Amino acid sequence: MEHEEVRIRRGRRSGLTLIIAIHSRALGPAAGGIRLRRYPDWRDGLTDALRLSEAMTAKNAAAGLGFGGGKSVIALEPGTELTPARREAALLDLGELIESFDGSYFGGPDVGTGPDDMAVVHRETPRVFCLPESSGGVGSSSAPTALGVFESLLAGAAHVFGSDSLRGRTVVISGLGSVGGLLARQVADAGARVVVSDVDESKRTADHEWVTPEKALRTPADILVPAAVGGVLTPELVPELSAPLIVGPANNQLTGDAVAGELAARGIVWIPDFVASAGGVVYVLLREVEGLGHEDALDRVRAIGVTVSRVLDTASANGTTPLREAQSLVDARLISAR
Ligand SMILES: NC(=O)c1ccc[n+]([C@@H]2O[C@H](COP(=O)([O-])OP(=O)(O)OC[C@H]3O[C@@H](n4cnc5c(N)ncnc54)[C@H](O)[C@@H]3O)[C@@H](O)[C@H]2O)c1
Repeated sequence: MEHEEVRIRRGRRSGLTLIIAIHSRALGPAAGGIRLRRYPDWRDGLTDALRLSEAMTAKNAAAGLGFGGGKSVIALEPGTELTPARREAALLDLGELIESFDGSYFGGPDVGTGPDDMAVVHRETPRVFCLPESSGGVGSSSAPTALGVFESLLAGAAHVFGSDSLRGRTVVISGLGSVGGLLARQVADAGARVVVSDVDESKRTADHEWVTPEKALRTPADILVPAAVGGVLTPELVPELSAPLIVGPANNQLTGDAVAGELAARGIVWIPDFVASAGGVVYVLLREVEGLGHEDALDRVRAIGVTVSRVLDTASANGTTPLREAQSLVDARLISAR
């Protein structure tokens, strides 16, 4: 196991399986979200926690943060009913487990949880970020995440097209959720033609062109933005992609690292998701844990664009992939911390 520590506990109030995986604390306390979702078996939740905590090490290191990688999972097995009371009990149980790490792990929202849930966790531990504004936190991380992706997109456009102007470019956004919705507005305001897609038809409005989720990733475009779920860039899809630039917030977009090489071989520039999607975690950790002001934290989010430019330029100069260069950046930070 590459991870430093994993704690698995049955919640004393909720009876649910709670998992906290700490991948690395080399750069500082581990930080990563609290996922609450259904799994066929709690061991699948453990697999998720191991994979996601490792990805958080990479995300936090690439962003230059003094935090390591960790992740919490509250695993709901088939047949488990989640009443509001049991949900609250599970969040309190998780808060207690976070507190047992004595400040070496901070949790925040992830799939299945949000700022209001963090206020519940906060009743058991102060080691939680993204609290609602009414509780003294910064609330949702979607806006800084979207800003970091937007800066990455501009850096990618400058690299691929020789200009970061989006005027006249076609941008396809797959997933019109809290981050995708903000990005759609930002790229439209920057002059792009925006085509959007979502499995939820209620997201369809007159604001943007619409394409079905099946067609979205193959739609002719200059820039493709995966903003829904992970695992969308498969070896089978690579030959059918048309956009020369892919950048988006969805975590773990590639089904395997080899896909990065296949994309590069087709001349497609893929910006690693753990670099592009770090804006939210950068902003909330700097604001709520390190006490930076709003503008200073936003500057650090905008700096993601500088990192992306460096990664893309180095990959071009070395004839490697952006994934390889971003991983080298992470490795260098972790080695220098030893
Ligand atoms: N919110 C953040 O701060 C943040 C930070 C880092 C990474 N991310 C990642 O970015 C992605 C988007 O985050 P979000 O907060 O906007 O999530 P969200 O849940 O608000 O939105 C996701 C949207 O994708 C849609 N969707 C689901 N499956 C789809 C499919 N197959 N095709 C098209 N649409 C589909 C959903 O209906 C929803 O509208 C997620 O993968 C998330 O893990 C988010």
